[in-house]
Amino acid sequence: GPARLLGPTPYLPGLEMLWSQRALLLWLTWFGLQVALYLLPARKVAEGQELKDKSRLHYPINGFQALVLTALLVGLGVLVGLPLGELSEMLLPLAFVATLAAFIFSLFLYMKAQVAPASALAPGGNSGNPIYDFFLGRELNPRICSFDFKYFCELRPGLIGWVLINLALLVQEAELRGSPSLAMWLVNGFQLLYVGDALWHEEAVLTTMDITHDGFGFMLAFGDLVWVPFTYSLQAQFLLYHPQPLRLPMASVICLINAIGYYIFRGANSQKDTFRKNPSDPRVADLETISTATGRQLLVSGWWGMVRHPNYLGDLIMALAWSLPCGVSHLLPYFYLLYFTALLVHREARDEQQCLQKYGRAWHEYCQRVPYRILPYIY
Ligand SMILES: NC(=O)C1=CN([C@@H]2O[C@H](COP(=O)(O)OP(=O)(O)OC[C@H]3O[C@@H](n4cnc5c(N)ncnc54)[C@H](OP(=O)(O)O)[C@@H]3O)[C@@H](O)[C@H]2O)C=CC1
Ligand SMILES: CC(C)CCC[C@@H](C)[C@H]1CC=C2C3=C(CC[C@@]21C)[C@@]1(C)CC[C@H](O)C[C@@H]1CC3
Repeated sequence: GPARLLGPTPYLPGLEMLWSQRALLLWLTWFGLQVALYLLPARKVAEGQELKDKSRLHYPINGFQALVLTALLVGLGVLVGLPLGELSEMLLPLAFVATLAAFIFSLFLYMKAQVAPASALAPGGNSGNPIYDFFLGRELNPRICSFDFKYFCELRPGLIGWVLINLALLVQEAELRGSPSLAMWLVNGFQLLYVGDALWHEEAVLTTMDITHDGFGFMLAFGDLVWVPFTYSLQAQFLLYHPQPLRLPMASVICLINAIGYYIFRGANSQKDTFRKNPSDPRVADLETISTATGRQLLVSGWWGMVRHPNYLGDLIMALAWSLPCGVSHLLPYFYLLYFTALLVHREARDEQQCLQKYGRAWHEYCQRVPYRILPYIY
């Protein structure tokens, strides 16, 4: 039937539709495969930020390699008759299994934190209230030997799972309608670019607050393992059941919007990464900066002189481009854009607080020089 927002839901799936042994096996195979790919030799081993006890952890940089090997394995599987399209019919039981796994995994992490040294605990998530601490996560970098649970979960099973679900939806659409629609190609292409880019620049995740500040608890485990693959693929899920006519001129405009978003997102993230690694790198050496009491400097020209979070702006423009191929008949494909706006506004406020603590007066000066947070002249 046509997509509609108002009116009663046609039916609600019964509990029996949540559980499937096949989904459990499939999810465990998927998770096991990503663990195996993580353990393969890496092209580089990166150092994380300095910890409370002045030590630094090491992280394998082989996420992009995991994406390519997964693509090869899935491609081989399809060649020998793996019914990839059927995955699209198992999303509900798969999401249920992933939720159970995230819950059990977080219980394990909570218990593991009981025996962790105080220096290994996160700044939040150690209030003494078990529900709050279980949710936020007690340990900053829970590990067994060199296997880092948070770093692994951030970028692999969920992000690669997201593009695999998208691909399964594309294959299913081709089986149903003879060929994938232009809208489905665009959504798959844009989101593959985003995930490929995140894995190519995997090292950048080591400086995000998720890794350096937040504990690993149910919120992040659920976010990484369930929320990302099953809700970030909503646009492709929508397109399978509600095909949208999309003509070439409109498709070109949407591609241009995605390209502009990506240009800002990548330009801003790379400019900051380059500057943080080596401020005298010729690509950033001419940019204007503010000195801070910590010895680190803040950029006040280039992308970071336009707004205080140009990378979020680029990310939001891309989010819009991912929704537009789905037309404007329904709100569901715009869910990601709305949720992501809320997430980034909240994330920006948290980052602002941390930067104020770190940089004090210099941060005030930056805010005066660059008054807008995400959207020039508006916010
Ligand atoms: N799709 C999704 O679900 C999500 C995507 N993202 C994306 O991930 C990317 C990374 O975001 P996030 O981890 O939030 O943080 P950022 O990459 O924006 O990093 C913020 C840090 O950058 C440094 N910084 C801020 N201003 C300046 C400046 N003017 N000059 C130099 N350094 C500065 C500060 O750290 P310091 O000074 O210590 O270096 C600050 O704490 C973004 O593109 C975001 O959109 C993030 C979350 C979810
Ligand atoms: C808890 C929430 C409900 C869900 C949070 C999910 C996030 C942890 C991940 C979703 C997409 C991500 C990306 C990155 C890290 C993990 C999260 C935040 C990067 C920021 C890593 C650095 C790259 O330069 C960009 C990545 C974009 C996607």
